[in-house]
Amino acid sequence: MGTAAAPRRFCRCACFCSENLYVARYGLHVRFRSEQQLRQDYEPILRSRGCVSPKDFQQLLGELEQEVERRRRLGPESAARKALIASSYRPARPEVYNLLQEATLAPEFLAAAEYSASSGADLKGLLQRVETVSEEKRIYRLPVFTAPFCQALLEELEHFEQSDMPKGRPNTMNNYGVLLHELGLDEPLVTPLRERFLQPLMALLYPDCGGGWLDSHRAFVVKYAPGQDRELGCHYDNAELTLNVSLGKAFTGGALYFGDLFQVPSTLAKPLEVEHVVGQGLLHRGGQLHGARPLGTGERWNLVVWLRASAVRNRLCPMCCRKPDLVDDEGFGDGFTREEPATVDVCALT
Ligand SMILES: O=C(O)CCC(=O)C(=O)O
Ligand SMILES: [Fe+2]
Repeated sequence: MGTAAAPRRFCRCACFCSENLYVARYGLHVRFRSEQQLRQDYEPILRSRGCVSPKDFQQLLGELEQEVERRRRLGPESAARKALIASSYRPARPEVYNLLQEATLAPEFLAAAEYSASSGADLKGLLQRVETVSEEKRIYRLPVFTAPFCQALLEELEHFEQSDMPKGRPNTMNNYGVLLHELGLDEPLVTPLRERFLQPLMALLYPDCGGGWLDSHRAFVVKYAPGQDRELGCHYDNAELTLNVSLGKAFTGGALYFGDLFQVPSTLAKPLEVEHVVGQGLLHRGGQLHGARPLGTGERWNLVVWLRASAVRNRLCPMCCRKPDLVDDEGFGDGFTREEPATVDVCALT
C-alpha cells in the first residue's frame, strides 16, 4: 500500500509584518522593527509631516504595533472564516463550485493552452493565439471564461458579498472584494486553471519569470463601485505573474495603467493605458508597476490571480528584495517553500 505524499507546507516572508506598513495620517509607508529603528529611519520625514510631539510619536508606535498584530493574525483568521463559510454559507450558483470543465473556458483560451502544451509549441506560435497588448512590457490579452460562466461567477460573488458571512479583503488597498480560497473556490476552480491551463501558457510567455514553475497562487476579486473603492494606487503584485480577468458588469473608466518593472529606477511619466474588456483576461509580470484609473460609472468586478513560483521567490522575496525570512503559514501562504520543488534547475530561471 502506498503512502500519500504529505501536502506541501507554504510560508510567507517575515517582512510581511515589518515592511510597507502604511501610516495614512502621515501618507507614508514605513519599515518597523523597533522604536529605535523607526526613529533612526524616519524621524526627519515624520517631523516634516506633523509627527512632532512625544505624544504623536507614542500614538504612531501604538498604531504600528496594532497593524503588525493584525497582520500576524491574518492567516489563522482567514482559515477560521474559510471553515465557517464551508459549514454555513449557501451558494446562489452552486455549479460554480463544480470541478473546472473545459466547457467553462473560452474556446480561444482552450486553444492557446492546448497549443502551449503540445510538443513543438513555441512562443511565436502562441503569439498567434493571444493578443499582444505591449511587446515591450510583455502584456497579453485573451478571453478566459465563457460569457455564461462569467455571469454565474459574478452572481455568486455578489450573493456572497451581500451575505452576512465574514469576509477577508484582498489587500490593504481594496476594501471590497472576496478572497477565493475562503469561498472554497481554489480547489475546484483556480488550482486546476493554474495547473492545467495557465502553466503551459505562462511557461512559453514568461519562462524567465518562473512561468513554467508555478506552484501556488492567491486569487481574489476586486470590486469598484460608486461610493466604494473607485481606483487603485500604483503598486506591483506579490507574484511572479498575474492574470486579471474582467468579469463585468457594465462600467466606464477604470482602465489599468502600466509603468516599468519595479526594479527599474523609473518614471511613471508615460504609462501605458489598457482598458479592461469584459470577459477577457490580461497577463502581465507581477513586478510591472501598475494601478487602476478611477471608475467612471457602473460597477467593475475583476478576478485577479497572483501566480507564484516558489523556485523564483525562495531566492528573493519581491516585497523586501532580500532572501526571504520564512515563517510557516496557512494554505499557500505567500508562495514560499522551505525546499525547492524537486525538479527545478534554478540556472534555467535566470
Ligand atoms: O483593478 C484592477 O483591475 C487591478 C487590480 C490589481 O492590480 C491588484 O489587485 O493587484
Ligand atoms: Fe496588481
